[in-house]
Amino acid sequence: MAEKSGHGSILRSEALKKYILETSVYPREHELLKELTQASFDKYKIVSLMGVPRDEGQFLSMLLKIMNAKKTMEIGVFTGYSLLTTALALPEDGKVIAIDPDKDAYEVGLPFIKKAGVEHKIQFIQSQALPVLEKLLNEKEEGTFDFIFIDADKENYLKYHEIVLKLVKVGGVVGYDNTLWFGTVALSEDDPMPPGLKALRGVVREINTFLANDPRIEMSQLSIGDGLTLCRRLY
Ligand SMILES: C[S@@+](CC[C@H](N)C(=O)[O-])C[C@H]1O[C@@H](n2cnc3c(N)ncnc32)[C@H](O)[C@@H]1O
Repeated sequence: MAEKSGHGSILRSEALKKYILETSVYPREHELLKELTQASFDKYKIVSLMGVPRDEGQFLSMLLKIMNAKKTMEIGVFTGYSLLTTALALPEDGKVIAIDPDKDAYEVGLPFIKKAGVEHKIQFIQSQALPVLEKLLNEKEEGTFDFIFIDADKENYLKYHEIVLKLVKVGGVVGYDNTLWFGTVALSEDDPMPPGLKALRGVVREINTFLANDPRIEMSQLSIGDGLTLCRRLY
């Protein structure tokens, strides 16, 4: 099947990207993740820039299993590639709260989530993330999440950070997606780049500097996908 998700990768070699996907990812990718990708592509041609790259999905799945994650959250669902990946990786009694104001996109992926038999693990909340996060704090959900994945509006990442650091348990992990912003974080302001990337480049650099200096976490920035920063809550 043609590669329809995962172009949003920091890898600059198309040949190497293709090699990784064809050798290690596609042969092991769940059939319903492939079908969800195809349906997403049929509906939104820009799926390649939206869904998490498939090698990153494979990494997230393994991370969740290594951590024995049971209670998780995702901010930024789109058609649900990372959500279905998460739901498949969680145990039968696992749970993922999935937040996105765009229910139409979620419904594109929903038939595949249902077919995979994992819908019972998902609580989809159609909303902007901030009010939901504040509500969870008020409902005494502090320190109860094993893993929180954030793949949404970069302008709010630092606001999310302050709340999700309370919601995740000590030793739990928060993952921030797109922290290399297609490589533009390393360019200078005068370098040519698409306006859409230029607009948020400064914000993403600010996030990276903040996370790198935050004493409440240990962190690791991975050059997988478009950059994934993992933060582990220390106290
Ligand atoms: C890059 S896509 C997410 C891709 C998804 N993780 C996947 O694997 O397909 C970003 C999503 O963030 C959502 N989003 C934007 N602003 C948001 C907000 N304030 N709260 C929650 N979700 C938001 C958008 O509606 C969009 O679906």
